[in-house]
Amino acid sequence: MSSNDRQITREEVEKHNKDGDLWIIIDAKVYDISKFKNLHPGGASVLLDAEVAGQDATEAFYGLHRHEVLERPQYKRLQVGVIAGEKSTLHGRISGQISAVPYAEPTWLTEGYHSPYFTQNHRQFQKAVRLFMDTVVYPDALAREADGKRPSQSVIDKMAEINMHAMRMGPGKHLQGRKLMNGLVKPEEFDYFHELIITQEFARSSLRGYGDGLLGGKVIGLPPVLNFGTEVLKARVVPEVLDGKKFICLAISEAHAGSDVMGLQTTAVKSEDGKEWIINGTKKWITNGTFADYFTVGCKTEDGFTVILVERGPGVETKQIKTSYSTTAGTAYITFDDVRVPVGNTLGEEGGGIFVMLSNFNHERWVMCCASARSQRGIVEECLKWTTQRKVFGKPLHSQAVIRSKLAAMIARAESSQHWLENITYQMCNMSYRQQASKLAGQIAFLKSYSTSSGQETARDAVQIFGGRGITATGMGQYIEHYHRTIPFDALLGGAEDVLADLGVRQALRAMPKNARL
Ligand code: HEM
Repeated sequence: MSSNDRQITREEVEKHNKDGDLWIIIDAKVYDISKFKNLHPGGASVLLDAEVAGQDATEAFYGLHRHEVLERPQYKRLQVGVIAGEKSTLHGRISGQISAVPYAEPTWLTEGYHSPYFTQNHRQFQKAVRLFMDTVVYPDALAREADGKRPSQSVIDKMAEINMHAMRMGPGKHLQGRKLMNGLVKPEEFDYFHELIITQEFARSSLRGYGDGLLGGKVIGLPPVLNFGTEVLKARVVPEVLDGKKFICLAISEAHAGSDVMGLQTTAVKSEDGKEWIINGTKKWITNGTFADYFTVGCKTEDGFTVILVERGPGVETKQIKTSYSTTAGTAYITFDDVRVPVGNTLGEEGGGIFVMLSNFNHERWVMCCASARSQRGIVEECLKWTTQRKVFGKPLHSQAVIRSKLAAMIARAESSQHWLENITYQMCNMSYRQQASKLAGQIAFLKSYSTSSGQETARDAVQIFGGRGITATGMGQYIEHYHRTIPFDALLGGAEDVLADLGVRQALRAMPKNARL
């Protein structure tokens, strides 16, 4: 029998109730905190309180700490036994498992609910992806958010082994001949719901800066190469990017212009022999730019706006921008000084850059909708747990009507975002790329605008519910603080909320029948 299994009675624990000989019970486990008392981040006095020393401190503990505190090796060691005849029942997040907290999962993953969209294969796939994210990605996300370094190459390599980088680019030819998720799904059967699962599980198990750091740049920067690069260029660039050996980012926005792509000032002019582009200019807020090997760059050219693939080399400099999320994302300011690039690196037509960008936007924004719907649901789960375990005036926090009203609004927002998203995803599975461009640009723009504004309202409500903990980077409210600090990114990327909502309305007005009258 290990010291952790030692059977101890409650009467025995009560005897250890003083400074120098101090035990407590948390969830039927007995901890010897005699020495730890002086190291306790919450101070020694709270542990010597008569209601804590030698007593069952379960409720007091869970009102102030996340469960994961007890799982840290340095604290696990404090356990000296269990209460005889009793069993621990409380748990935090369990790797790979579905949460039983209401609304913590979309309905298709909730017991007793049905879905017209998800097949048995999607369900098996989700299980495998969740386990992978929880066990491989999540620990690295926590560590890298803390030290600000870029995601570990070991995680990128493990993702490559199951072809996760390729799957994150969505369905298509690039999956051919690849073994996806150890053979769980055939390349030709991989659809947008599989991709939705990856993005949502990623959003659930990751943290915002890290999430972008884990090759968010590739998700938006590689499609122009896949869709508009020459065969020679693709053969050279795509495999090493999809295998996680080289990194790519999308470099469009500048200090001078963002949503207004025609206002960009980076120029590309042809060399005298016409064989090369010579690029000059700057780019700002470029995700993964600090470590990218390739840059999908929007340039002003003689014929208008052209997208060109630039490789890191002479004349390319990148430096880190400090944003309100972690440096893990590698957000960069980039300067191009007389950078020479073969004309074969042009993506799409010269002067046809707007078409290249626009065709990228729908998918990119849809990916953001997947992430936004899932991450706000995670906040719902945090709030439901907190308002249940936190006691105020002797009752759970949710006994206050104002708190329940906030919960109601955040649940409704998370549910509506997800259900709209599933419908759009179903349309994507059944429309050609061209049909998607004409029929879904407005829908996706609306959903992106709606779900990120929902997320911002949910972030604000969650901070109110968590109080000071909602603005504290460690402890009970750590995910709320993180979400509240980083949600503005979601609301900006892929087009600011107002711009997108307006795009949706303009698309609708264009489709108005000429003869419709009140
Ligand atoms: C094995 C038992 C315990 C361990 C390992 C432990 C560990 C910790 C840790 C790591 C923190 C810092 C949390 C953070 O990152 O914000 C903390 C804070 C705190 N702990 Fe404990 N603790 C234990 C038991 C208790 C008990 C029984 C009480 C009783 C009231 C208590 C009261 C506090 C308080 C008041 C804080 C400050 C909370 C805050 O700033 O919001 N702890 N504890």
